[in-house]
Amino acid sequence: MARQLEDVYCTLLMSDSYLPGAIVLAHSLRDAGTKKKLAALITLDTLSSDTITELRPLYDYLIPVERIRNPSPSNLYLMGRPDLVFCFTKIALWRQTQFRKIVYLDADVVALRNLDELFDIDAPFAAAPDTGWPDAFNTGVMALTPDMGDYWALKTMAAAGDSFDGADQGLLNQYYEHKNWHRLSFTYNCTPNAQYQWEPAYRYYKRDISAVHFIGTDKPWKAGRESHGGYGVYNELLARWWAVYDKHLKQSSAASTSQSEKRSSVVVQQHVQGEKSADASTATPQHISDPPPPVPEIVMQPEAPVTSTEQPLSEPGEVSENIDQGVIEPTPTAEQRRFSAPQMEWDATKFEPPTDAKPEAANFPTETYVFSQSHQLFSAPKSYPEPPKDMWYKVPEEKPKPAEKPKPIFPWERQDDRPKPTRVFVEDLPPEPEPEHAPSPVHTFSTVHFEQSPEEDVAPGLNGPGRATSPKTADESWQAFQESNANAWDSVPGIDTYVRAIFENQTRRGQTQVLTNHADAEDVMSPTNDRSNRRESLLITDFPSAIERPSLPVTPAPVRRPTFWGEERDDQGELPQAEGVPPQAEWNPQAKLDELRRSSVIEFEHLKSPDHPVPPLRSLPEHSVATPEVRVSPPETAPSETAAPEDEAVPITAPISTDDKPMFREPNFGADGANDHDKLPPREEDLSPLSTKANPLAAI
Ligand SMILES: O=c1ccn([C@@H]2O[C@H](COP(=O)(O)OP(=O)(O)O[C@H]3O[C@H](CO)[C@@H](O)[C@H](O)[C@H]3O)[C@@H](O)[C@H]2O)c(=O)[nH]1
Ligand SMILES: [Mn+2]
Repeated sequence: MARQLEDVYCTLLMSDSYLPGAIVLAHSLRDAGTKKKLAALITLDTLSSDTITELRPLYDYLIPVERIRNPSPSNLYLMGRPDLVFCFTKIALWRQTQFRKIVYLDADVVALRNLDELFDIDAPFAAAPDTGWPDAFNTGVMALTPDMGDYWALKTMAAAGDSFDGADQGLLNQYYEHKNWHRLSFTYNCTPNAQYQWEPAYRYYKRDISAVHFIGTDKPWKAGRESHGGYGVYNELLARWWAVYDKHLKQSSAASTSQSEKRSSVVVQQHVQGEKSADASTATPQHISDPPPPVPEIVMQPEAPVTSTEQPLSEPGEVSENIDQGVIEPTPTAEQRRFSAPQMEWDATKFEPPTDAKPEAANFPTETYVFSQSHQLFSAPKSYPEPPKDMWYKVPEEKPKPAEKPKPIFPWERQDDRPKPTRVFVEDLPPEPEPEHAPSPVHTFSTVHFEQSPEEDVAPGLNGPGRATSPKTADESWQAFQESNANAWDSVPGIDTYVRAIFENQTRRGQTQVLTNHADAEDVMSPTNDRSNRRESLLITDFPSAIERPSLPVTPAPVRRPTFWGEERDDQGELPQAEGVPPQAEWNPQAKLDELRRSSVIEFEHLKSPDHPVPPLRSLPEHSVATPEVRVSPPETAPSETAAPEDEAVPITAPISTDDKPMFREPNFGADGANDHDKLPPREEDLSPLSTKANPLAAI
């Protein structure tokens, strides 16, 4: 069960000079019998440790907050309160979400009775009207529900210096102007001051007053005891503050007062005008018995708008006087020059621009940044505050969509029982024991494979313990590797059929030209074909291998050439067949190969016979290709005179020598050296210098 959030009264203390107010306020609430806890927002860098020590016994929570300075405080000078330059700090109340409800009271407020009913207000924000402008509320007493959305909105406005009085009251009134703020009775925030002329009303309502708020610069403790005691509304209410003070803090001369009590009183008293007791020097350490500075402390801050060091500000009243006389510029700091719309000076909806106005550019923001001197590395905070919610617009919450299956594109995607592809990384596999002998190669790539039996489900080289014990042959390993790396494009015939159908469809429509390498058509469907016997490829970049390329025609197409004498050839351009190559029509490679095989065996046997001297062998030039043995046997029957020259082909053999060097035997043309196959004497034309046999160039 969620813990219920607490309610607290809360005040703000940013300077030691307001300590008497904070102490009196706490006592007044306790005296009124509140059951609620007390909290104080404190700015640690501007408060002395003595002040904090004083607060501890009275406040249940001391909450340190960052001071928020108004970057354009010129409006503060309109009400003569430059000391309130840090009052934006008050907006930190809205981020105290650890509390359910906060009743905020300025340190210059005194409670005349229990105010606990303020916690029962449902409205998120409530405040009482201000005497200066009753349509606006005074920010000295507020009942609010902390909310980060409001906080960030206020913070944004504060950063822009958006406040008609330069402090929190202007800012909050501008923020809540269009929100329905709950109006509290004036009796919760009765603000008597010298200017208050409604004594009859006071007389009529005074018994209902719950809290008095001493607004303005003349705080009771600053004006001193001597200033009150007179007659009138203000003095009556002032007396109420002093009554609490006297009850709890007046230096008692009684012997029973303990040293710590004495000391405690002195810490507060030093900020109370005219309250320096005679025995203060004995009870107080030197540093706190020093007279308080005559200037409001906050004005003495280095960031405070002081232009002339010769003329330090002494009294807030004097400040406004100085501004009026032009001694002090109200916008002397860099932050103050930030742009702020001059709403107060000129209402553009009703009047023309003022003739003596500064040019627009005079208001442009400038920012000077200085390099940080810190040597500390940045360390991110443990957590960041909640982002603002419901500020100016509602950010739509992202609802997690139910994972929808994409529409199937490929036919195999419709199969419900298809294996799930899984991506396997080496790091994902369970750690394996180091193999004792050869360490398995490390695969740094990932493989996509299909779920198989557990036995097969391990990539090669990543052998599990079971594998290591069953040695495999290289072939088996290779087979396993191939299987484990199966590509769906190879193993699922449906893919190929599908893609082919698309291609064919497109080709028919003439949109795409698909280069396919046509090989054995039956082979297309085979998933096990290898490189040398592969199916036609669908990939444009997959060029056919040397084996797959269609061979060149055996005999080139005839080219008509004149004879040596410029005549047309008799044979009407029939070029002689390439030596050793039959005409295309007769070309049966298989039959020819068989024939060659047979004849070469005979030839080889014949050459081995001792009756026939072996013709001289000549080495082929280096790098020449070891051509397969080619021999064209002469016809068995005697050739006729009309026999084509190619029928008298010279036997060419290229037997493999014993040292494996390809050898080339010169053809034997000698009249007496004719071998068995050259039974006929060479014809004349063969010996003629113009013969194509003797002079091959003649044929060209
Ligand atoms: O040096 C300072 C100044 C102010 N405060 C705190 O801030 C409050 C506001 O200052 P205060 O002097 O009380 O201002 P008021 O004279 O009350 O002036 C009016 O204008 C202020 C600025 O808009 C509002 O904060 C007040 O609620 C409103 O009553 C004080 O009560 C303190 O809690 C300090 O602790 N130290
Ligand atoms: Mn106040």
